[in-house]
Amino acid sequence: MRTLDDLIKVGVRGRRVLVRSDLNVPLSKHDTPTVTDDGRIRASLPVLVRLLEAGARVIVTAHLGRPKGAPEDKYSLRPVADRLAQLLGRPVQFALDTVGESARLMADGLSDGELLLLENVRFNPGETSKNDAERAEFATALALLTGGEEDGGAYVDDAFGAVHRAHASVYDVAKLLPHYCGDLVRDELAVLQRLTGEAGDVERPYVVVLGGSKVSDKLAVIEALLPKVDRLLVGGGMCFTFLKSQGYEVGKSLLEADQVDTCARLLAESGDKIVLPSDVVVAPEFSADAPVLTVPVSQMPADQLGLDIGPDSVAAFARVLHEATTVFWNGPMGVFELAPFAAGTKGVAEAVTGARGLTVVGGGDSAAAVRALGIDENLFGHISTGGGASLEYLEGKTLPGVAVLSES
Ligand SMILES: Nc1ncnc2c1ncn2[C@@H]1O[C@H](COP(=O)(O)OP(=O)(O)O)[C@@H](O)[C@H]1O
Ligand SMILES: O=C(OP(=O)(O)O)[C@H](O)COP(=O)(O)O
Repeated sequence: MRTLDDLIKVGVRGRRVLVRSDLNVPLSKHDTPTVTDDGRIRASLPVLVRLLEAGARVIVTAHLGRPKGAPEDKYSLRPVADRLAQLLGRPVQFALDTVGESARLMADGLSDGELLLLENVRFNPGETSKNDAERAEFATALALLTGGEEDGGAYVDDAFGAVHRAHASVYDVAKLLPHYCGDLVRDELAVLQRLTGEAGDVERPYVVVLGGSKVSDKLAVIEALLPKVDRLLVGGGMCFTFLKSQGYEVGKSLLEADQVDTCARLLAESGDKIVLPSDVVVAPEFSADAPVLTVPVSQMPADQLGLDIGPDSVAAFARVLHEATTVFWNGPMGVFELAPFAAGTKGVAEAVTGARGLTVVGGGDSAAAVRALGIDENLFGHISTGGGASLEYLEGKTLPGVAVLSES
């Protein structure tokens, strides 16, 4: 796999380099949104700075949230462009489209050492299309922004959080331009190797903690991880599908109804490996002002929703983590963004920092939670920018965005 060092060695002055970054950060819900956690932007800076200082004309493409292939104001990267400019300490040009006329003119007009950020790449249906030809067509348009290989164009993938997506800007475009692995992707993979036994056996007990809201993504991961781990602690939005499969009322909580049978089977097959919460914090609505109640999982009211794990569950999870020697944690235990539902995530985060051995936190929201809850980041062995990407790596799956970089 060629790296950024290789690209910089051959020289980038005057060349247009397309960089895929993961700038999918949380935004405030104001009319003029601002970035509430800039961890992923900071993690993307080193590659951008190296290229700019070497004289490249840098075109950055990235996504924000999950728009459905069309522009939506709330998913605009504009607030990210502003924060990126502040952190870089240099101007960031912002194109209002991704591969349209505005983007093309701005890309053509770049001078050495200048940076252009394109609008959310997922505003274009070609980015995430299941149709190979549609994705390839969009990837061709992206690649052309660099002028193409004949004109010195190159592609750097530094979006670790998105390498598990076979999307146009992560996968297809790498086939069209000389391609290089960014420093963030390289460094993240090096740490994760230590959790897969590729660099020697994982130290046991190996405990994985899963939460968050991307339930259907992660249920598949659980199945693959079960044989590899000693304990799997499940909280966050995904625990309710498991609780439902045990016959509990889960009210209006996040539920993946078509996965209930899968959860029942996983619980039956896993012996005591999967640990579920014994109590949850419920409220009648998704709001910081709603009246909250902590109840045993057997007593969830049908008209309420579970928004955090309760204190007994935190204590039980902490006991397991206390014995652990290797820990991977992805996904908040509750809606930590709202104060009444942050205690579960805080308690589990603190317990993870107390574990011996290697502790890795993965995922944009999990990393943001650590920072928002005031927990010292240095107490973790590694904070990864990718949740789903890390999990798929740990499963042993091929990551399309990494595999394509190894092709000549
Ligand atoms: N019980 C719950 N119900 C709904 N959303 C939840 C619940 N618990 C956690 N969440 C939400 O999950 C989101 C993070 O999920 P996810 O994207 O899967 O994590 P990560 O980005 O760390 O991989 C947070 O915004 C949090 O509010
Ligand atoms: O936030 C991300 O992943 P994560 O929540 O698994 O860390 C990445 O930016 C990928 O986003 P996606 O899961 O919408 O493809």
